[in-house]
Order: sequence, then structure tokens, then C-alpha cells
Amino acid sequence: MANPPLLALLFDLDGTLVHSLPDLTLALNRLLAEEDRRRLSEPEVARMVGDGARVLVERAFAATGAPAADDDLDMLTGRFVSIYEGATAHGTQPYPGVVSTLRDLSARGHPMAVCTNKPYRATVALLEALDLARYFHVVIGGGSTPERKPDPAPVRACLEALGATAGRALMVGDGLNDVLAAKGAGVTCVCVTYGYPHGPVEEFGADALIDRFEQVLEIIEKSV
Ligand SMILES: O=C(O)COP(=O)(O)O
Ligand SMILES: [Mg+2]
Repeated sequence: MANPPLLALLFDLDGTLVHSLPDLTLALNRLLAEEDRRRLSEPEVARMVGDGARVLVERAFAATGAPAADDDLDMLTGRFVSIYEGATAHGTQPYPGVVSTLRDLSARGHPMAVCTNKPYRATVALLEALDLARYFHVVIGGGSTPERKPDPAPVRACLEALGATAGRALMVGDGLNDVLAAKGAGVTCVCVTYGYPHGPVEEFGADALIDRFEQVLEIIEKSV
């Protein structure tokens, strides 16, 4: 019998592959300063990240004074994204074990995608700046599909672009959005415990939890 196809691997970005809080916080604080708002700390921003740029800006304004009016949010988000795109990788680093593990998985021939709510252009800029773009056949970012995670649409878009089926795919993320999006698409989901979760990761319903990124390798061994 022919071997089953290699597992397709879908990775969340912020809080899973990269520790991006320093640059997200810097860009957000520049925007807040322009709008005469107080600064946010990295732990505060960690609790706001994961639902895309617009929600991040919305939460940042709600936390620092009067909530932004809906009409202003598009402009403020555009300003935030343009500041952030100029500096996605100044203080952002892959988590320990990420580069060597991606290299290993890519050498084995796994089809690999990034599935993030970060705006697409900023995602590509960040992956290129950190020399990670080479490992991914597909990048689906915020705006690539009409709905974002936790909707399953971005996960389905990754599968389709990779030519993979849900039953032969694995998603690795750090948040409830990742688990819900993966499950909604029928994909197994592993959660890292070191990211930016908005609550206890053990309650998200992930199929497995890992404390270190390289444990993805053990999970894949078990799924063969
Ligand atoms: O909310 C964002 O901008 C990105 O978050 P994600 O990479 O964890 O999906
Ligand atoms: Mg994340």
C-alpha cells in the first residue's frame, strides 16, 4: 500500500513561531502617543493580541481612555499597520527551537503554511526579515480570507492552497482562536503553552499541549 501523504503543517505566528510583543507594543505605543494616550506594557498588549490588527487597536483604545469610535477605527488601524510594517522584526525573535525544527520539517518535505490573523503584508515582511519565509509554501494572514480565526476559513484556505486534506493536517497555535479554527475545519490542533493565550490553555480543547516548539516533532511521529 502507498504511504499516506506527509502531514500538512499549519502554524500560527504570534505567540507560536515568534515572540513579537516587543515590536507590536512599540508600534501600538507610537500610535497611542500620537493620540495623546498612555503607553501600554507588554503584558497588557499580550492580552490584546490574536484577533488581528483592528481588534488590537480597538482594545488598546478601550484600555487607555474612551473607546475609539467605529468610524475612527479604520484610520487608526491603518496608521498602526503602517507604523508596524516599518519595524516588524526589530525586537521580534523566533522562539527557541523554532528555526531548527522548521528546517528539519521542511527538509522532510512537509507541506507547510502560516495561518495568522496578523495582516498579510506585515506577516510576509516579518517572515522575510527573520529569514523564515523560505520554510512556507503558503501564507494566509488577516484579510486573506473574509473571516479570521476562530472562523475555520483561514485554515481551509491553507489546506486548499497546500493541496492537503483536513485528515492529514496538523495545526500548531497558542490561542483559543487557533483551536476553534482548526477544529472547525476538522484539523487536529496542538497548543504551545508559552504564547499569548487569553485564558488557561488546558481549557481550550487542544488535542495536545507542548511546552517547547521542538516537541512538534514527537507529535508528528505519533501521528504517522
Ligand atoms: O492578532 C494578530 O495580529 C496575530 O495573531 P496570531 O498570529 O496569533 O493569529
Ligand atoms: Mg497566536
